[in-house]
Amino acid sequence: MSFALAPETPATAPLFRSTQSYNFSAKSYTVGTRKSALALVQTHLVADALAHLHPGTSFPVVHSTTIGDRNQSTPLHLLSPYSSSQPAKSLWTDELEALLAKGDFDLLVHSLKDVPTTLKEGFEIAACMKREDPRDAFVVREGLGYKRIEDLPEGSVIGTGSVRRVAQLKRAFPGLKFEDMASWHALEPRGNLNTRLSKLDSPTSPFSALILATSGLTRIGQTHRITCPLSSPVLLHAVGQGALGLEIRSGDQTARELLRRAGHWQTEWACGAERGLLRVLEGGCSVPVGIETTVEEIQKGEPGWESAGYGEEILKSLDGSSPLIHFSGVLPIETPLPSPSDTADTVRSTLQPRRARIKLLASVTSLDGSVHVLHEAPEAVVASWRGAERWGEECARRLIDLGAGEVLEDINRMRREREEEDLRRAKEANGVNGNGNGNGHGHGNGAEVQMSA
Ligand SMILES: NCc1[nH]cc(CCC(=O)O)c1CC(=O)O
Repeated sequence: MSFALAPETPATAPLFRSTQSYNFSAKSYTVGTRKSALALVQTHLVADALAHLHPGTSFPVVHSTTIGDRNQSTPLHLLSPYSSSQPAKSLWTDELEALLAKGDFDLLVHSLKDVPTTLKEGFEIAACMKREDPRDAFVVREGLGYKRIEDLPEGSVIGTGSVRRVAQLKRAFPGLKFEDMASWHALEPRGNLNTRLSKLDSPTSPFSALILATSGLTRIGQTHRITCPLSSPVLLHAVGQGALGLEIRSGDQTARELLRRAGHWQTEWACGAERGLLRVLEGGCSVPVGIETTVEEIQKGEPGWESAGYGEEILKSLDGSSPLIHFSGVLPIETPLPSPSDTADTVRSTLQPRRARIKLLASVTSLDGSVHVLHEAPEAVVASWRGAERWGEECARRLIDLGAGEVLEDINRMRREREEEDLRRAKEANGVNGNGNGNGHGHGNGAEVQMSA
């Protein structure tokens, strides 16, 4: 484990460790993240927003090099300390969470889409910053004149290792080929966004285009590389894409107090629905789930305002110890945050009713694109973050009824077989538990365990 202070960080910043009650004398509050250009940009975005909200407090940014960043050629599931019993996704958060628990960090900034839908005991996603454009982007190789993915000639190679993108795009464009960039030159690193862009443009590159998240490209200042946005019916984005999740030690009252104004409730409700849906569907693995969500506030007196609203009942049971995100959108800024000992009765009188219309379009696609289960949910009225989450859970059950269950079972079975096979080969090859260099075999068929992307 290495971790280093980012350049802007005052080297002598004292570490502040949380106390039970909010302590305005806290002068420094350490924000941790992964070491990648994108992660650092995103984290500074959050730290700057917090510094603006709390002029008396400093927010030094510290990055840690996670295993996933250090070892960029071994298949991710072989690096996971948990293998098939735990999602490989948690790889990106495990080490950071350990440092958060120890008090080295007080807050973690993540791309929400990389955060497992179920957090480990002791942690909570306290808030989400306002979402960037959540859509995927089509990025054409420099000098190649094509404007849209439809224009690419048959046989063109698209660089993406995301099962979600491959599955949906195979379905829409059976004539195109999809390859994980990591498979091109086995020893090349998995790579951050800038590496991928330069690989795309390299004279020997086999790729005609890439598919990347619009939000990531925008944040690293590469918006000009986006040739065209991709969305339904061609490609639905990943759960949580484009949003930043702020993770704290659960029950850290100081953190809650510092973060309560940083969240964007519409983003939190939309992402709550998306993560609720994914949690019901995934059963431990990253799956080709696509989604598009809109959340629109209903003003008092407008149609829908009087309806009961999903998740209204939970507002009666919130007390001072409830996770901050449960207060999303319903705790007025001028109202003090409940203290941990406040009862549900006390808390209830401080909340303001909120109603929003939520629209959800979600899909599960088989890896070869042959089966695509799509569900456009009827509009629903939700009254709380938990209501949005419940609505997402319900939509997932509907998707399962429509046939998504079989698609997911197939994928999970294939994946288990693959994992066992890879693990056996890795053990044969170097007699260790996957810390070696890997050999880059087997990438490129779209079925490997990959980051959600
Ligand atoms: N899979 C990796 C990843 N995780 C988060 C982002 C940035 C997009 C976001 O903010 O959700 C990316 C890059 C990408 O998908 O192109």
